[in-house]
Amino acid sequence: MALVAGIDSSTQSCKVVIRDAETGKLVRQGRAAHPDGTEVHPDAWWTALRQAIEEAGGLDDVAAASVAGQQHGMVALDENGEVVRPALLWNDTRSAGAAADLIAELGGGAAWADAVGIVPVASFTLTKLRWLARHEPANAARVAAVCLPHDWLTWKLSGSTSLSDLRTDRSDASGTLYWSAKTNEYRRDLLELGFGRDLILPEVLGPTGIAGHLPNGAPLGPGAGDNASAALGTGAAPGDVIVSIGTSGTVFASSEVSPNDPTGTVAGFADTTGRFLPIVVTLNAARVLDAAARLLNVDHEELSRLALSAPAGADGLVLVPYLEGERTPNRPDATGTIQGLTLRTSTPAHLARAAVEGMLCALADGLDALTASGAVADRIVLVGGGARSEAVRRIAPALFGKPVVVPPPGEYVADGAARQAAWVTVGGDLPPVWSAETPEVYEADSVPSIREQYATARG
Ligand SMILES: Nc1ncnc2c1ncn2[C@@H]1O[C@H](COP(=O)(O)OP(=O)(O)O)[C@@H](O)[C@H]1O
Ligand SMILES: O=C(CO)[C@@H](O)[C@H](O)COP(=O)(O)O
Repeated sequence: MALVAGIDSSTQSCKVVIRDAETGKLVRQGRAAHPDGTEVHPDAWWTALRQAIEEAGGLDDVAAASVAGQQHGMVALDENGEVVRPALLWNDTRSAGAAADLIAELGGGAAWADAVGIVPVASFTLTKLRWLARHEPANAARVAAVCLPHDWLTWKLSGSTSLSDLRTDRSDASGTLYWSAKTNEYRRDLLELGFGRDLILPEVLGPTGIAGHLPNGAPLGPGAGDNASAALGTGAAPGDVIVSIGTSGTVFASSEVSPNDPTGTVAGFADTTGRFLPIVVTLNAARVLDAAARLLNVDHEELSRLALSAPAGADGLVLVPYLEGERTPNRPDATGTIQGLTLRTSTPAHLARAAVEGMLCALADGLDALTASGAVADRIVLVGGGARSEAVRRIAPALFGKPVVVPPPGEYVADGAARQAAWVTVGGDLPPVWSAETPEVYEADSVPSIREQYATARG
């Protein structure tokens, strides 16, 4: 039985799955936590990855491995391959001003959408490079190469210390602002616009390109951004829109065409198969539920029970969940608000309900934008840590206005990476087909008044 490994180095933790390459059956797994914060030294990811690999029984017997990871983080390397400073993550908003400057300098959002399919917001890598150039010139002067979290971990696993061995894939390259998913080419002119000079960049591999080798000689696949990897891991079909409730909230679908949204609401990322991945991303998802549980001093199970015990719409109590600022809509300095507090709504159940509904309404806005850009949403596939909440699963269809399909709890980003690794071993134009367990389906009548009261509160 040939085995393959899939890795998800996500915002909050690192997960490793070892699966049978032919059937996809889960054989072993491991996991380790990442530190909190929006600025993290990549060494912490490497430590967590090694712990998770050890917990998963090692990689000595795998025939291939791939790394997926949180997108956009700026990993700046000096000429010796050393990390110049802790990475600024996708949810670090200090480069919001740099994003606004870059939009103005290229002549507006439409110019960026035409050039690279996305419009600068603080999440994207180039805005972080601009911030570095302006605020830490001594560090900026030392930078020889820039790569993304999954690129760096793949390189570390390969054992290379040469910058010329850095590799990435289309899905993650498409979130940098200096690579175009439409032309499959770097835009070094845009890198120079943002950072002031050119840098060594990872070579962008195709779907089954080889990024290096493990010590046992097994190939490392190109890897992926975590959302594109989840699309592969869930085996999403045409008409499926995936909603992931992790640290970020994401709404996306695989597509033959790249969106061209000058507002930047729908970003034109690439997927792992040579196509596109139109996506809407919020900064506030599972951690909104974490925060509500903390406020109420309950665990997630009790938060869910409380939310389901309150009436739909929480009698007008609305939580606008911008706890980390927000990216969609682009309000990096926003904070969360609660509206509609009365004696009647001042209960734990109302607050729990408002937290679940507010978080889901922000994602429902994203779904509207995605479908307005041309995506077909016959059903929603719900994944990520937040999908473990029964309240989320049961309330989601009423707000999305679609059936919600929930695969069994699992690590779908790591699974996508494992499936990519299996694809690397067999080659061909399409990834291997793995049998999937039967998902649960949730349906409910849509309740537009909840979205209306949310829209009024968020302004
Ligand atoms: N039963 C649950 N209900 C609500 N949230 C949960 C539940 N279980 C885990 N979470 C939350 O999900 C998040 C982790 O999800 P995950 O998709 O792994 O995030 P990330 O990929 O961003 O690291 C954490 O914030 C965690 O508290
Ligand atoms: O910024 C994005 C996508 O554009 C986020 O989706 C990150 O990729 C982090 O993902 P999670 O760790 O929340 O899964």
